[in-house]
Amino acid sequence: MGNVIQLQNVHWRNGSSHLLRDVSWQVKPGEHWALLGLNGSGKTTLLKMINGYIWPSEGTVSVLGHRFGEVDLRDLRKLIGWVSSSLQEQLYGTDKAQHVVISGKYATIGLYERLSEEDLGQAEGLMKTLGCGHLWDREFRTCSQGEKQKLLIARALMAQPRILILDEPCNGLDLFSREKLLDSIEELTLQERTPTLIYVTHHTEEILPVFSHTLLLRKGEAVEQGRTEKIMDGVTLSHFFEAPVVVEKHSGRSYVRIPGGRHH
Ligand SMILES: Nc1ncnc2c1ncn2[C@@H]1O[C@H](COP(=O)(O)OP(=O)(O)OP(=O)(O)O)[C@@H](O)[C@H]1O
Repeated sequence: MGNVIQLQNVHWRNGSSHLLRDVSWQVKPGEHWALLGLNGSGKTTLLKMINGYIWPSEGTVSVLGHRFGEVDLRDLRKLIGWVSSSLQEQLYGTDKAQHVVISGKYATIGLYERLSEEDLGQAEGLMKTLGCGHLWDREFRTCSQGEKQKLLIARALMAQPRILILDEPCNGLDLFSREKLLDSIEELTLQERTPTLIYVTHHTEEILPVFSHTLLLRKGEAVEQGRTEKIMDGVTLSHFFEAPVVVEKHSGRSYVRIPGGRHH
């Protein structure tokens, strides 16, 4: 099987801005990746490119074996789920949770027809896996941020994507909701036919051990990439952040601290 994602010496320029600089990145089947970078480092730009919303100024991109330029991007996008916390607001009004989830299969937001037994069963199964089965009849707008995030992940999975992008899914979640969401994401990876996960974050401690690999992005450059346990180390991260940081490990997760406080 070929690579899930393959970027070769990719640049993206827009006017005088040079937003991706010589990025090469390979995601192989069976790997799950974390994408770590500070604000403005180019994470969203990279995701847009993988989804075919922007094209490289230089270099080549191929996703799921399809080289850009030789594939209908609308078909490709059906194979990629993109769950973004910024997209969830106010989209679904008074729709019930079950409808929001099921609508993921039909690439429309509202859906009031064609609810087959199979669709219902699939939605129920996904909501259970994600620990939000009890929300079945709830209005989406009454769900908490964490619950909405789980429902939107279930929604994306309804289309059985090959790649699932989780774009800062823990934004705005309290400590406990965050851990619950992370548990659900871990649970997902234990299922059959799990899509390749790409987890975008600013926070190292959200990178669960199931994310076998990590890419560090800074100012449009892939500064480091490789196995997560090698990347999550004080020397590598201090180099990446261009500031000394200390890494503490708990249960296979890495917590980064600035020694001596925030003024250093
Ligand atoms: N279409 C564009 N044209 C010019 N500059 C852009 C464009 N899109 C984004 N930028 C700039 O490129 C940089 C990278 O943006 P991007 O949204 O990819 O960063 P990010 O890593 O996703 O950031 P955040 O973590 O804050 O979401 C930013 O400085 C942004 O202002």
